[in-house]
Amino acid sequence: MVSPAIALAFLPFLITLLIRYRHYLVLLYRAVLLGWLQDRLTGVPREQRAFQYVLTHAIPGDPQHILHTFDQWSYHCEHLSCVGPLKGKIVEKLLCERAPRTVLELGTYCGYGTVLMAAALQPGARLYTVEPNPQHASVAEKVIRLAGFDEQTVELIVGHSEEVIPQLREQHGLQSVDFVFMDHWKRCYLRDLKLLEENGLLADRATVLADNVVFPGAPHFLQYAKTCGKYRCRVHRASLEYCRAIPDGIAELCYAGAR
Ligand SMILES: C[S@@+](CC[C@H](N)C(=O)[O-])C[C@H]1O[C@@H](n2cnc3c(N)ncnc32)[C@H](O)[C@@H]1O
Ligand SMILES: [Mg+2]
Repeated sequence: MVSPAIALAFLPFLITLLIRYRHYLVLLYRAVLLGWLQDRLTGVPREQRAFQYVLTHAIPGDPQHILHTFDQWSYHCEHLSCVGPLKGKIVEKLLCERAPRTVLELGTYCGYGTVLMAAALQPGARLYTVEPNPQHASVAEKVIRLAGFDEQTVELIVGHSEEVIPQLREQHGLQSVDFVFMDHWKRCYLRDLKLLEENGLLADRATVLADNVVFPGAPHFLQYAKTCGKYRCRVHRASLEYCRAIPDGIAELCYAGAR
């Protein structure tokens, strides 16, 4: 048993911790606990709940309105780990500047980032997006088609990035990629960057963006990008999707070619 005197001595320390990390606690509640509870209560997975909301509130064929409807859901109902509007603007701006012919997204989730990038593509450009979770992929497929993008513009590949990347050339006819958006599990960023290099898939001066390099963070990936000599690297500071109080950022790598 902890004596009341010891408990009292720890109280100020505990209160300081709670105050300092309150935004992370709110995130834990909104992103994990609330979703888990709603999953149990409704028997419907959260991505499906979000899609039902989008289906009933968004204008079909209007990508911006579909993104805005996802944002409404995420701000006011349940947290989704889409790239979100703030970091989305960074992705959109860089994509418009580079005008890539081929884009690869790792981690489709509900298709938010896919729709955001597909809407900014030049005519004739193509986007490949990779998602291993069949339930997420099924929601994303519906969202992408609801936004009005056909299979010529957006190809959704169901599989793990580590299996899909080595097959991109032979099975999907992708010779090289001009623009990559990494937004899957952070521990896979470095492995998949090296896989793209080894398979000769990065075009000269290709842009590689990596989300969440500040929170939750991808230190090994950043360390490699900054020190291997193959990339110019900078981090665009922003905040975590749908949580303005938690700092986050997107890394932008410019590939200088194989050495
Ligand atoms: C943060 S979400 C992606 C958000 C999406 N890019 C957006 O902006 O809407 C991460 C997704 O990566 C997927 N994922 C996990 N491991 C993966 C892998 N090895 N390859 C591709 N996707 C993966 C997860 O299933 C999840 O749907
Ligand atoms: Mg992300």
